[in-house]
Amino acid sequence: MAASAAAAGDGAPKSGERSDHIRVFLRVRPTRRPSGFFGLDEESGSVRFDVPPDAAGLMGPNNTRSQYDFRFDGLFGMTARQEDVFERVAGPAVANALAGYNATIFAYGQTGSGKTFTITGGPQRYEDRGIIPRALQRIFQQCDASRKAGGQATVWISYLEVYNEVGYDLLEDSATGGHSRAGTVPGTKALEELPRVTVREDEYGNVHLGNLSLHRAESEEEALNLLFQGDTNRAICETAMNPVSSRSHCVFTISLEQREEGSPVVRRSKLHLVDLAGSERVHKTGATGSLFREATHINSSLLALRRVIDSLHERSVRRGAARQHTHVPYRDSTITSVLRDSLGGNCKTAVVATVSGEASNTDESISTCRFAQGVARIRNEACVNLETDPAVLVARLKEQVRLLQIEKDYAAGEAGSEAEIDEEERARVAAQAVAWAKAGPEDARPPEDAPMPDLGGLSLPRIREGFRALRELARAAAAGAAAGGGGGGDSKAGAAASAEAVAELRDMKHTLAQRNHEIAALVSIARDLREKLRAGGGGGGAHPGASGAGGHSERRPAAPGEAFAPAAAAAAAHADADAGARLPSGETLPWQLLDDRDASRDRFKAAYPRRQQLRDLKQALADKYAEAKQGAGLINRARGRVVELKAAVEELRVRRAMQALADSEAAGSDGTPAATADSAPSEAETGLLVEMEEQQKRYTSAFARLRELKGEIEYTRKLLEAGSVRMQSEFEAWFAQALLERRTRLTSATTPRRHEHAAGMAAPDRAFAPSATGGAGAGAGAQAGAGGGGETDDVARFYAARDQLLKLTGGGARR
Ligand SMILES: Nc1ncnc2c1ncn2[C@@H]1O[C@H](COP(=O)(O)OP(=O)(O)OP(=O)(O)O)[C@@H](O)[C@H]1O
Repeated sequence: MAASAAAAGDGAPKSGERSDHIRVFLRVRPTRRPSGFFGLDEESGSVRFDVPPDAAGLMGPNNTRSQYDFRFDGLFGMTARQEDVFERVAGPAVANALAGYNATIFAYGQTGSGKTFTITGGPQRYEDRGIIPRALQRIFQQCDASRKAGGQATVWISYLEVYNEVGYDLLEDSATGGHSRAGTVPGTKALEELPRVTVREDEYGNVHLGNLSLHRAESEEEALNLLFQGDTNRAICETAMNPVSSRSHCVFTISLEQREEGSPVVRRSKLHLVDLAGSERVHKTGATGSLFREATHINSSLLALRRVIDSLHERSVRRGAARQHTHVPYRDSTITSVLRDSLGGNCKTAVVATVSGEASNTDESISTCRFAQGVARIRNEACVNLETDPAVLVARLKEQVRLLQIEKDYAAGEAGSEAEIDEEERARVAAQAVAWAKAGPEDARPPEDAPMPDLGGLSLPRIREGFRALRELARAAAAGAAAGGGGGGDSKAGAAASAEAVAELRDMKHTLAQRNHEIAALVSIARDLREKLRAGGGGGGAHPGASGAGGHSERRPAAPGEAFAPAAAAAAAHADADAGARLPSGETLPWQLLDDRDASRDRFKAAYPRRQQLRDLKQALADKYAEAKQGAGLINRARGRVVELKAAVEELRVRRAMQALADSEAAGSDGTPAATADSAPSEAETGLLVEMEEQQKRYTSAFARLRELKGEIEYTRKLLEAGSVRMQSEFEAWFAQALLERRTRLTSATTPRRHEHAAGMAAPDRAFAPSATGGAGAGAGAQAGAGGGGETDDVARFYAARDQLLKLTGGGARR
C-alpha cells in the first residue's frame, strides 16, 4: 500500500498535554579492554571520566581538562541485558504509545558502539533481541487483550532509511513479496531501486513523509516479517554500496489506532525507533578524497541535529516574543525534519547514548555524553491524540434520523398496523421496554444515547404495552415510597393531543432537516479527508503527530573477529594477488576457479567470517526444535496420565459409593450407623488426586514453554534467513568484483600472457551469466557477467565513469 505518513497532529483534540524533558540513558558496549578512565554510579545516574595526564593526548592537542562529569536518567554498564534496557527505556515508551502519545527512542553514538544492537538487536541469539522486536511483542499482546475486550486496535508499520539526505522506503512491495532485480536475492533490492520518500511540511508545520508505504500488520509475526524484510533490504543495500559511505539513519515506525468498544473516539499514536548514523568525527573515519567529502556530508546531518538541540535549549530559556521568534533549524537536514516532532514537539522522547569503553574511544565517548546532556535539556509538549471518528458520528446521527422519522410518521398518523398483539408479543415488547429503561448504571435514567427499544414495528397496541411495562417498573421501584406515585393512566392526555401533535410534528420535521444537513456535512468532511490522504498528504496523515527518525548502518573497518565487511570484500577482490582473488579470510582463490560459480561460492562460504554465527544460529534452531519436540512429548504424556488418573479416581469413587450403599443396607439390618457416599476419600484416592494435580501443573508449564518456544523458533529462523541472504549478497558482490579484477588483469597483461589467459577466460565470464536461481547481486558486477567479455569491458568503463562522477559530485552518487 503506497501512502504517506504524516508527522505531527494539528486539528486533533488534544488532552492531557504535558511538558516533559527528553529522557537520556547511557549504554556502554562490552569490551575486553576497558580503559578504566570512567566510572558509573548506577544509583545516581552519574558518570565520571578521569583521564590520566599521560592519556590526555587522546582528548586532542589543546585539551587541558582531565575530569568530566555527566548525569543520565539511567545507566547500562557492560553487563546490562537487552531485557533490562527494554524495560527501562522502551517499556514506558510502549506504554505511552498505547495510551495515545507519540513516542520516540533514538540511539546516538559512534560507529560500532552498539546502536543497532540496542534498537534492533544482535544477529546471533534470540536473547539478543533489541527494542523493536520486544516492543512489537508487547504491543500485540496489548492489542490482542483490548480486542478480546471488544475494542479495536490496528497496527501499521513503516521503515525509512535516510542516506545522503535522501529518504528511501525499505518496505516497498513487502506486502507482495517484493520484486527484486535480476540476480538479487528475491524480495530484496538495491538502494537506488527503493522508492524515494519525500519530506514535506504543511502550513501548520506538520511534517509529511510522502511515498512512504504503510503496512498493516495483523499479528506480531507479520510485523516481525516486515522488520526482517526491511533489515534485509538495508543489509543488501549496504553490501552494494561503497563500503565507507554506507552510513545512514533508519527509522522504524509503529503506528497505532485504537478504539474502545462502542466509543467514537479514536486514539492514534506513533512509536518511532531510530538508529542514527555513527557520530564519530570525520577525521576518525580515515576517509579521503570524495569519501571524505561524503563523510562530511553525512556528518552535517548530525551537526544539524546538534544545532536543533541547541536552538531548542535557547528557546526554552528565553521569554515572551524572543522565545517565539527563536528559529529552530529543523529544515537544515532530512533527519531533523523527520524528527521534528520528536524534538521539542508532540512526543515523549528517550535517547540511548551508546559508547565504547576502550581508551582510544574516550574522546568520542565524552562527545556522545555531551550530546546527550544537550538533549536532556529539551522539553517536549506531549498530548494524547484523540479524534472522533466521523463514521461513528454519522452512524449515530442516522439512527437519530430513523427514530425521528418513526416519531414523525406516528405524529402524522402514518404509524403501522393497529391490530392487537398476542400474549407472546406483549411479553416480548414489555421485556424490550424494561431492558431499555434499565440500561445504564443503577439508579440512573437510560443514557441519552441508549438505543431506543425496538418494539418490532410501531403500533398503538405495542406502544401501550411498552408504556404499561414501564409503568409497572416505576411502580415497583416506588413501592416503598408511599402511595400517589403514578399519574393516572388515561384521562386528559387524549384531549390536548391534536394541537400538540401538530406542533410536535412541525418541530420534528425541523429537527429532521437539521440532522440530515449535519449528516451531509459530515459525509463531505469524511470524503475530503479521504481524498487528501489519497492525494499523498500522508497515509499517516490520519495519524496526528507522526514523524520519523533515522537509524544507521555504517561500514567501518572490520574489527578483529568481526563480521566481514563489504569493504573487505572489495579490497580483497582488488588484492594484488597474481595467483587469484583474495577471499575474505585472506586466502587466495585461483583465478581459474572463478569459472565454476558454485565452487567459488563454496570457497567463499568456507572463508566467510560470519560462518560461525550462522552455524551457531542453526545449532540454536536445532536445539529449540529438539526442546519443542521434547515439550510436546511431555505434554502428551501428562495429558495421557491425567486421563488415566481421572478414570482411576472415578473407579475408586464408584467403589466407595457402592461400599457405602452396602454398608447402609447392612446398617439397616443390624442398627449400626451407615457410612455415606460422601465419606472421606481413601488414601489411594487422595494419592491419585495429588498426582493428577502435579501432572496438570506439568502440562500447563510445558504448554506455556511450548508457546514461548514457537516465538523463539520463528525469530531464530528469521535471523538465520536474514544471515543467509546477507551472505549470498556479499558473495555476489565479491564474485562480481573478482571477475572484474580478473578481466582487468587480463586486458593489461602482455600479449603472450593475454593469449595464455584468453584461452581459459572466455568461459569464465560466460559461466557468470546470471542464472534463474542466483545471478549477480552486485549491480555492475551482475551486468559484467550478463553477456560475456565485451560487456565486462563495459563494466570497467562503467566503474571509471562512476569514479569520475563521484569525484565531480563529491559523493552524491552511490552504487
Ligand atoms: N551490548 C552489547 N553486547 C554484546 N554485543 C554488542 C553489544 N553492543 C554491540 N555489540 C556488538 O558490537 C558490534 C557493533 O555493534 P552495532 O552494530 O550495534 O554498533 P553500531 O553503533 O550500530 O555501529 P554502526 O554505526 O556501524 O551501525 C556488533 O557485532 C554487535 O553485535
